[in-house]
Order: sequence, then structure tokens, then C-alpha cells
Amino acid sequence: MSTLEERLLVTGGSSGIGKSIAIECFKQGAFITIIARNENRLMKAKQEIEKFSVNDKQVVHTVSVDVSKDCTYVEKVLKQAQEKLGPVDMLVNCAGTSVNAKFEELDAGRFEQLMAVNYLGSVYPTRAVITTMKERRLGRIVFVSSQAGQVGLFGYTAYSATKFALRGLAEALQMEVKPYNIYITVAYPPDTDTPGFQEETRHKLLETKMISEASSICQPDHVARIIVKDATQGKFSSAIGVDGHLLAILTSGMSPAFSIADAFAGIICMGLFRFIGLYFLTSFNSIVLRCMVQKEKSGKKD
Ligand SMILES: NC(=O)C1=CN([C@@H]2O[C@H](COP(=O)(O)OP(=O)(O)OC[C@H]3O[C@@H](n4cnc5c(N)ncnc54)[C@H](OP(=O)(O)O)[C@@H]3O)[C@@H](O)[C@H]2O)C=CC1
Ligand SMILES: CCCCCCCCCCCCCCCC(=O)[C@@H](N)CO
Repeated sequence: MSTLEERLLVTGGSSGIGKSIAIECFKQGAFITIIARNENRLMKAKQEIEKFSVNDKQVVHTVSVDVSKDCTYVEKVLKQAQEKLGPVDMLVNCAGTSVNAKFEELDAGRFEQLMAVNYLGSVYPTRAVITTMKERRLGRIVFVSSQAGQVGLFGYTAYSATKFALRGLAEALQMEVKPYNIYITVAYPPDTDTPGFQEETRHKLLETKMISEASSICQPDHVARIIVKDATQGKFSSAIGVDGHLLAILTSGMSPAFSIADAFAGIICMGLFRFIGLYFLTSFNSIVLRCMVQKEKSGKKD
């Protein structure tokens, strides 16, 4: 890592993808503060990450806070964290959670909770760092979305919406902060083998399971390596795997292009990828229909 990303804040840094991002950056000499709610898990993660230190000045700070509640408080504690750590070069918004269930089985509270954690829980930490980044004319902000933030899928009505929201936020913010040399990255990981994913899998709908097989299951350290590399380079979209890159081009819309070569690749491939996308969509719809027929045959209530 260059000298740029010396100081990092990683929300959700006590588990899964966030912890792997912290480890990846720590290995490259960064100073890191990890943020999550549960103090025990934070302490355990701190010890695990510190094993990868490359110089004896490196320590991992921890902050226990719920990023989804009380904006003023989140901003206050993260500003305090910056006094300890120094001005932040890169903020990684990775705290998040998912729920997989049919729309009518989710009560309204779940929609609110998910939007609070996944969306507002990225807005509040960003508010805590943006002014200093603008003053310093330097910074990177990462939003961890999902492939389910590029395409709405069966069982993810509440979840997908929160991940799509991050993209809107990121595009608008990028336009505002580009003149200040601040670069935004939206990461779209596929299913990744983390504690959060294992929890989600225990209650996963058959339709979602079958549809998700179209994409790979990744290891968190692999996902982290790609996100850190893309963010360091200042890429707006960070995709993983062949399907991830296909989806990124197909759903690129008005997102910034990383390079002229990237822009041309998109322009040339778009038509073909739309065709492939529609093929997948047709197969997903047929999975949904087959599952419904099967349930009706076996007399199960929907
Ligand atoms: N795993 C996957 O398949 C994929 C995951 N993603 C996204 O990546 C991110 C990380 O996922 P994953 O690694 O699986 O998750 P994990 O459940 O393994 O870890 C989630 C982390 O976020 C923290 N966290 C959760 N809620 C809050 C909160 N309200 N305030 C502060 N910290 C919080 C957790 O700590 P604590 O509970 O102690 O607060 C933990 O550190 C999420 O945004 C997820 O949506 C995207 C695509 C695929
Ligand atoms: C044109 C090309 C089409 C390519 C195929 C598209 C495949 C879509 C499959 C998406 C799988 C869902 C990932 C959700 C991950 C996630 O966020 C949760 N696991 C969180 O816990």
C-alpha cells in the first residue's frame, strides 16, 4: 500500500469481510480502528489482526458503537477515534446485515432496521470523516454493497433496497467530492463465506439458494484483497469474479468509468451482456415458478 491509506476506519471490522479488509490493510502497514457493537468480538478481532503487523508501531484501536443509531453520537465517537488515530485516509463502510424472506413475511420493522444498519449506518460514519477529508484534499470512502445491490432477487426485497441505496449515495457523493481528490468505491461482493453468511444460510429460501448458485461463493480474504486494491486505485465499482465483472458492466449506468479502456469495454460488451442477463433472468423466473408448482403439488401453504 502506498503512504496514502495509512489510517483506516473499518466499520464491521470485527467479523467477516470487514475483518479481512482490516487484516489486508494491516499487512500493508496501515493503522486501523475497527468499529462494531460487541466488545468481546472486537477484542478478539483486534488480537487476530495484530498478529499480521509489519512494524512495531502498528496497533489496532477498537470502537464499540451501533452505527445505525443516533447520528450525533456516531459522529462524536468517530471524531474522537480520529483524534487518537489521526485524520483518516480511508473509511470502509462494511457494517451490515441481511435478511432473506418473502416480502409479506417481513414485518415493516425489518425494512426499517435493515435500512438503518446498511444504509444510514454508512451515512453516519461518512459524515464523521468527510469534512476533514475535504480540508486535507485527500481520502477514500468504500461502501460495501452486494451483487444483490445490482440486481433485485427473490427473498431480498428488504436487503436489496438497502444495497441499491448505497449506490445512489455513492454516485452523488462522488460528484461532490471529486474536486477534493476524494475517491469513492462501491463494492459488489457475491456470497462470501462469513459468520454473517452462515447465519443467513440457516434460514434461506429455496428459491434464493437456487438463484444464488448462478454466482460463486467466495472467501472473505479474497474479497477483501480485491476491494482494497480497487479502492486504493480509486475505482468507483469493485467487482469480484467473472459474473461480478459481467454484472458490473451490465449495471454500470451513469457510474464513473475507471479508465478509457474500461469505458470502451463497457460500450462494446453492453448489448451482449444484456442478452446474457435476460437469459439469467428467465432462468431465475423459471426457478421461482417451479418452486411454486412444487409447493402447490405437495399441498404446502405458501
Ligand atoms: N457475506 C456475504 O455473502 C456478503 C456480505 N455483503 C455485505 O458485506 C458486509 C459484511 O458482511 P459479512 O462479513 O458477511 O458480515 P458479518 O455478519 O460476518 O459481520 C458484520 C460486522 O458488522 C458489524 N455490525 C453489524 N451491525 C452493526 C451495527 N449496527 N453497528 C456497528 N457494527 C455492526 C458486526 O459486529 P457486531 O454485530 O458486534 O456489531 C460485524 O463486525 C455487509 O454489509 C453485507 O451486507 C455483501 C455481499 C455478500
Ligand atoms: C449478466 C450476468 C448475470 C450474472 C448472474 C447474476 C447472479 C446473481 C446472483 C446473486 C447472488 C446473491 C448475492 C447476495 C450476496 C449477499 O449480499 C448476501 N449473501 C449477504 O449475506
